[in-house]
Amino acid sequence: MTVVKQLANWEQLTQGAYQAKHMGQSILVSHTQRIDSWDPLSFFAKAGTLFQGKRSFWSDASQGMVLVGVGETLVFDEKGSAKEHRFAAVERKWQEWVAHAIMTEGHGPGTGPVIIGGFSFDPNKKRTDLWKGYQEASLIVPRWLLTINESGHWLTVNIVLEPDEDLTQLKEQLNYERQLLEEAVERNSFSKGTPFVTEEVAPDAWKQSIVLATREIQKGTLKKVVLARELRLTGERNFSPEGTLASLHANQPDSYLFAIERGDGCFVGASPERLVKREGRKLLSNCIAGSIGRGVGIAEDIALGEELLQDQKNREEHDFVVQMIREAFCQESEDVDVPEEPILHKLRYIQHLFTPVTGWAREGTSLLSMVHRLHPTPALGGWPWSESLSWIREQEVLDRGWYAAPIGWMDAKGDGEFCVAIRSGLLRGKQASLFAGCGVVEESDPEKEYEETRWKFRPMLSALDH
Ligand SMILES: C=C(O[C@@H]1C=C(C(=O)O)C=C[C@H]1O)C(=O)O
Ligand SMILES: [Mg+2]
Repeated sequence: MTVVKQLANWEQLTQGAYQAKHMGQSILVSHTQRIDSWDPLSFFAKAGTLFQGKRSFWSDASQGMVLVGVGETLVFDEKGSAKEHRFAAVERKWQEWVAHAIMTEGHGPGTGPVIIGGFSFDPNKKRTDLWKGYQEASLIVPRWLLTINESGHWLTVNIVLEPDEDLTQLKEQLNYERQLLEEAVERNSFSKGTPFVTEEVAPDAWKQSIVLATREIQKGTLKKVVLARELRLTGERNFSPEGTLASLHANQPDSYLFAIERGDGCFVGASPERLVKREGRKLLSNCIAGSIGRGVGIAEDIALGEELLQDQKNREEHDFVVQMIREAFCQESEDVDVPEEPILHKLRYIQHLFTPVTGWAREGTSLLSMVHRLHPTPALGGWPWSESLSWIREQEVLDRGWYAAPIGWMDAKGDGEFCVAIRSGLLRGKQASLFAGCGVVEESDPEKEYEETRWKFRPMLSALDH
């Protein structure tokens, strides 16, 4: 393995500058190099000196793919009138840039030009100030991108060159930034958290909303609806994105880890739930819905798992998700495979029913068109689709913002993955909002659902409490 100390390959920038001038338009240039085993959490933390407020972290549940993007070379924000077509709008803009981009190839998925970011849960819900900076879609092509994939560690730099670009100055600046980022090679300790007080936002009203929802379900207008609630935390000092991320990394294995900064806000979490992944033509999704706690010892834990597998109420919650995802896959892909029975997915504080779904994308089906088709699944919205979404829009008091929405990445080939941003919280200075919801079906009991949200808050609460 070679460790490259300098930002090599100026030819690529020179070529980009020539093309920009020749075509009279901005050109995206992306250069990827192999690096030593830089630590992604340290890279994220270190990048705060130069790129505070413009950092993103995303890793899959197996840690087989880790992406840390810092700085903003391109920002695709969708708001206002574009919000209805946000997935297609991002895809179109992305393809326009990629069509003329200059890039190095052959470093595997998640290298070269990549967009990282996410979407809001419901573009038609009235926005509040809580989520300022987080648009209906906010996808970023980072200036620097650290990627860990199956073939190694990579550092990509993405630059937009203008027709009149001053390359000398740019090269100097890039060298300076790269040297600074390189100091983050090794894991160091991260800023500690802060003591905080917790306020439950209207727990009784939330339980009452479960009762209302079950009545609606009895009437037959709804079959399932996911209702969420919020905890508001106030810290003595600022909450730390890097400290929280490091703690989630240590304590929540088998979870997607994400942190998306937008200015002074950082949306961070450890989610078990894949929305959709695309690898060449292969598409993968996971149905995760239906929950029970973890046992104190092995025997109790196994018994709880067995209870969950047999429980009608939880199986019903789960089946709505399987039916919907299967149907979406049948329309968009071939050779769809869905096991008949769910299995258990055990996390530190909770276990879920789990059914994986795979298929092979049809012509014209892209990762973002799948995100569009699937979001929100009945694991986060409900069933029927539009009735449950309207119910949430009207009944839920909180502003979900990006909670329960797709967060992920896509590269220039169209490969990528989006998870669902649950078990998460929005940090902003001394304030934090944590979110958790659960699937309400006809037999739902408000106290039990409340208890379920308490398990779902635990990963974030304990990550902040270190
Ligand atoms: C909505 C959340 O989780 C979802 C709801 C579940 C349930 O009700 O059983 C289980 C997993 C998730 O699909 C959340 O964690 O906030
Ligand atoms: Mg549930």
